[in-house]
Amino acid sequence: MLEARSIDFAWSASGPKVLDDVSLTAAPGEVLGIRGPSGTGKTTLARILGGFLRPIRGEVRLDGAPLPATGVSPVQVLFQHAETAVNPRWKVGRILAEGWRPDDATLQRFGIEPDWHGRYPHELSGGELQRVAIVRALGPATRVLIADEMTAMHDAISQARLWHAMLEVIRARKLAIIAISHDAALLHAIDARIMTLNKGCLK
Ligand SMILES: Nc1ncnc2c1ncn2[C@@H]1O[C@H](COP(=O)(O)OP(=O)(O)OP(=O)(O)O)[C@@H](O)[C@H]1O
Repeated sequence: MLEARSIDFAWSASGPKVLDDVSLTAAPGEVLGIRGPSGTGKTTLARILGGFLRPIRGEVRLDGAPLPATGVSPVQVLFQHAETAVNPRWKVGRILAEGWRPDDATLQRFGIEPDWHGRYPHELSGGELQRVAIVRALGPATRVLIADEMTAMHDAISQARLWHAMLEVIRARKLAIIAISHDAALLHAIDARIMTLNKGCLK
């Protein structure tokens, strides 16, 4: 169970709070959807849940313990622009193997072509690179996935295919997923329990 307790966040000591007393839980196998207007702190919350940013108050716990400070994190964050999350100087094969050795079934499920392994990230499309980032995030230590506008740049058919593959993995492995999206129809389609972040408050 991932739990965020009473999270406050501001970008500077004198600045306004971006997140104000935000609490949530995501249980194994659960699909939690977070929506909200632009600029209300959804990506900031994703970064805090993934351990990339420290809140000014509150805490994030996995099964009652703080997230590990080193090693491959059990909470993996997938951002909208996968190119910001990979080393541009590494070939795809090395990127995929960063946290684990993906099995053939997973590579096939997400349509990773064998010849991509020898290419650099800029030699894939944005959607293809996103699939590489997804597979990289699905290592055996992963317990929670945070998908921040993960399929926003995909067309409707590839978005549906990708979510279908993702939900199969989540159900089979009882992972929790937090799907952050502007797209209410998408959150309904993946049968998410939906919370709304507005003016720093999550309800
Ligand atoms: N590095 C930063 N330094 C200062 N302010 C920032 C920084 N990153 C984001 N912000 C501000 O924090 C607030 C929340 O941004 P965030 O990206 O979390 O919103 P969001 O809900 O994800 O928006 P969107 O739906 O448009 O992606 C915004 O006012 C933004 O300008």
